[in-house]
Amino acid sequence: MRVLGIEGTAWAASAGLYDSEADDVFIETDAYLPESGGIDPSEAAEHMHNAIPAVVDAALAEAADRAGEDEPLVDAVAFSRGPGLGPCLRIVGTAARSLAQTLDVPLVGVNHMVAHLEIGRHRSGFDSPVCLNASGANAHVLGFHDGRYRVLGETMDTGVGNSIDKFTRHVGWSHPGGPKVEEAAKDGEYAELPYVVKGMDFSFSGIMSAAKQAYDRGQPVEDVCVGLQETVFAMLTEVAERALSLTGSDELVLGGGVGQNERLREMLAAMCEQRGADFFAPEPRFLRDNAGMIAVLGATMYEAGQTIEIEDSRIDSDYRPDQVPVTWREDESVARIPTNAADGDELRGAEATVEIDGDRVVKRRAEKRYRHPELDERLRRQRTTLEARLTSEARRHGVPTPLVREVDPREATIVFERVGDADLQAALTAERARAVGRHLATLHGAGIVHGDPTTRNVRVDTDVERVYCIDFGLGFYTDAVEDYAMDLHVFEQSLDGTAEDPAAMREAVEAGYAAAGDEAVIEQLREIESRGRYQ
Ligand SMILES: C[C@@H](O)[C@H](NC(=O)OP(=O)(O)OC[C@H]1O[C@@H](n2cnc3c(N)ncnc32)[C@H](O)[C@@H]1O)C(=O)O
Ligand SMILES: Nc1ncnc2c1ncn2[C@@H]1O[C@H](COP(=O)(O)OP(=O)(O)OP(=O)(O)O)[C@@H](O)[C@H]1O
Ligand SMILES: [Fe+2]
Repeated sequence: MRVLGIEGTAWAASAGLYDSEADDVFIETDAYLPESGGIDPSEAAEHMHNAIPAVVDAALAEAADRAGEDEPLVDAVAFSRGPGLGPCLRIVGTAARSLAQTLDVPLVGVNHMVAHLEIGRHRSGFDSPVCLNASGANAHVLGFHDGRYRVLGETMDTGVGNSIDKFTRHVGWSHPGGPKVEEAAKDGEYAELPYVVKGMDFSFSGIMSAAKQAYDRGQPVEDVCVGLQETVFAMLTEVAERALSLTGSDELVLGGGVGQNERLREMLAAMCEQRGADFFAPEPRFLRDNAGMIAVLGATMYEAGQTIEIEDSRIDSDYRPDQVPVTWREDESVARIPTNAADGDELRGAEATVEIDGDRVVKRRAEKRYRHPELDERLRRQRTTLEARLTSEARRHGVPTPLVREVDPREATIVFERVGDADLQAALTAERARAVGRHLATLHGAGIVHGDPTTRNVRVDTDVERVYCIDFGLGFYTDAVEDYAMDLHVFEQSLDGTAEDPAAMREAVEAGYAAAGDEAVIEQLREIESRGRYQ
């Protein structure tokens, strides 16, 4: 089978050909490089208009070389339907429709972000990996659950590449900035910047403002570049590790243009090595935007019968990966139900190892080799101190938590009372989800944010029906409604990624919250969910 793919969501006017028998991918790309500033949507669209015909011709010529006599040139035409810049997507959509009609073959509408993920799965041969997409306009971790690629965590503001590109524009470097930051960082020293992770979500705007200010104050630009890479990539690596821990998966693939960065790949590889997971990053030509990945996913979707009629093929500039029904995969889930640990067991979370010792558990935040030593030391110390303090304070406000027996911030170790007989993930019911809602409302009422409420960070005592909150390491004090709503959002995302009936569970959490907390927080949650994140 041969499938022709067309990509043109932003900067890459690209056509590709996937030959499934040879498992060979041909890619022809004509890149748009803005003369000054960042990507301008109308200039980019003009580039698409001018460049798409020639790259498509190159892919067709390749198809003609490969097609036998009396064979059709290709079996299907696939194109990026979104997300991306509307004016660019429309040009590519029109080109793809007319080509499919001329060749009289079916049309396949591909989600560009799912294509970034599937090319990694295809090239690695991994079965059910977690995927980190680190691209220009996006940044998210995806896991397969219940027939869809679920967004386990994502940027709450701009995409990772665009954030870096904004910094480089500020210092007067030309687009794209990512490779320039990578080059400059080779000669710099680590500079401290804010580190912002909320469960598996994260944001870049605070870091970027701090980086610009540091530069404006006269800090050497190469040092700021080291700080940026060390901070931003450690955040991405940390959320990828959290996703592995939450889902129980031991395979990670990388996608997106920022994945070309060697330091990011080194960190992800080190993280996976330390936790005994397998890591795969496709070659650079498959990481940056390219039509090869569109053709490969197009072929998979075509085989699964997921083609579209011309009249249904309009583009969608906000197309989210979890909108795509994944009919080409067995309905298995990446989430594995954890079993309860026995005495003497050592559990590995994302951040720490937890040793079960009779009625005590010893939690140790081991050194993370992927992180810069200064950042690593700072995070482990801060989080240990905060976790001990917030765990105790939450209990004083009436939220069940384990007793804290000993704390050693220098060794990043806490000894807790052992609580519950199951993680919520293995014992989820609507009643228990409601209890989590109530607990979060009580915490917020006391000005405390949990920071990482997931189905693995709640323990259940099934004998006496008691629901405990654990793992306050990302917690903090605040009176901001936005932070309270983010807490609920993080918990609901973990339900979407792992629960059998997420909708009912979400409802239960919100009912529990509404009974004990502030309605304004639920309203803010709706606002967070409706935010367009592709900027
Ligand atoms: C929707 C679609 O249009 C969009 N595409 C996109 O963002 O292009 P992509 O090729 O995946 O990524 C481009 C970004 O990748 C960054 N980049 C390229 N090489 C880099 C490097 N060595 N280090 C860091 N960033 C790098 C660039 O600075 C730029 O921001 C997306 O996938 O989000
Ligand atoms: N006090 C406790 N009583 C019983 N079990 C516990 C306790 N603390 C932790 N555990 C078990 O250990 C697991 C990991 O603990 P914890 O979440 O604190 O570590 P972590 O490394 O921060 O994990 P992650 O970052 O992946 O959420 C929990 O999911 C739970 O099963
Ligand atoms: Fe992309």
